[in-house]
Amino acid sequence: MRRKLAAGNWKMNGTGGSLAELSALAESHAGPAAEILICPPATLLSRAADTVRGSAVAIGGQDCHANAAGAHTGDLSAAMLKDAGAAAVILGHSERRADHGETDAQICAKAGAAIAEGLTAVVCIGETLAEREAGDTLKIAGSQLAGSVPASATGANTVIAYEPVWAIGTGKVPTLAQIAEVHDFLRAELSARFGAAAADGFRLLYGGSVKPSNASEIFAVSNVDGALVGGASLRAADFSPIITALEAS
Ligand SMILES: O=C(CO)COP(=O)(O)O
Repeated sequence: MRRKLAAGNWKMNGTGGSLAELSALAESHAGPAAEILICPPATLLSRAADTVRGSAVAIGGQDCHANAAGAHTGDLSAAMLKDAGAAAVILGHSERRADHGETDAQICAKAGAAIAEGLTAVVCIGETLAEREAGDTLKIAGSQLAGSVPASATGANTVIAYEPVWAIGTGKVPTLAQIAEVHDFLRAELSARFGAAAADGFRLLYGGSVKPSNASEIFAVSNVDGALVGGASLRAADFSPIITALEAS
């Protein structure tokens, strides 16, 4: 049985004052049925980890370097994230693919490094609007999945987040049938690569304009094991009802 996961990606948002939102979240979800993960900016990692210590909320990074250490100005290794209190790291988010030109091969190497360090790799994939309109959604999902997920991936160390680029921060959400189509496809692709039993262990998150108002219907979709939430994860008042909807699903 896969444990449901509610993950929040704060992106480039948050300073010390935002930690109050984390405290509020930790207080209102003691011993939840779903796993809760918040990925704040790197500047807040250790303070965020201190804030949620002993609670049901885990902390994650938003990127890491594939190397363990060295001359990589501005980058952070998986070991550094772990040292700061992270249990997971988001990799291959479409904003990093677009802003930093990250390729599937680079993301795969980062995920391998994160897994080797004992972090959960949250590997993101998803098509652009042009790709969807060209009928290439499953082709893109399949190639990004194959290219970005390392051979060392298992359901215990890797989570896949399907985030259509056109749904991120736009208020546009695919139809439930469109979400089901991609998630069912991802499960089948994982099954073809890792075998049915192993594939069954991977959590598949949906991400892109998830809000308290649409969370329940999305969580009812086949092979949706949780969500990766951007804007609505910044405030406990928005993220909390999403967690509650996931627990009830
Ligand atoms: O990119 C996302 C999470 O990684 C989704 O962002 P929004 O929830 O703001 O659309």
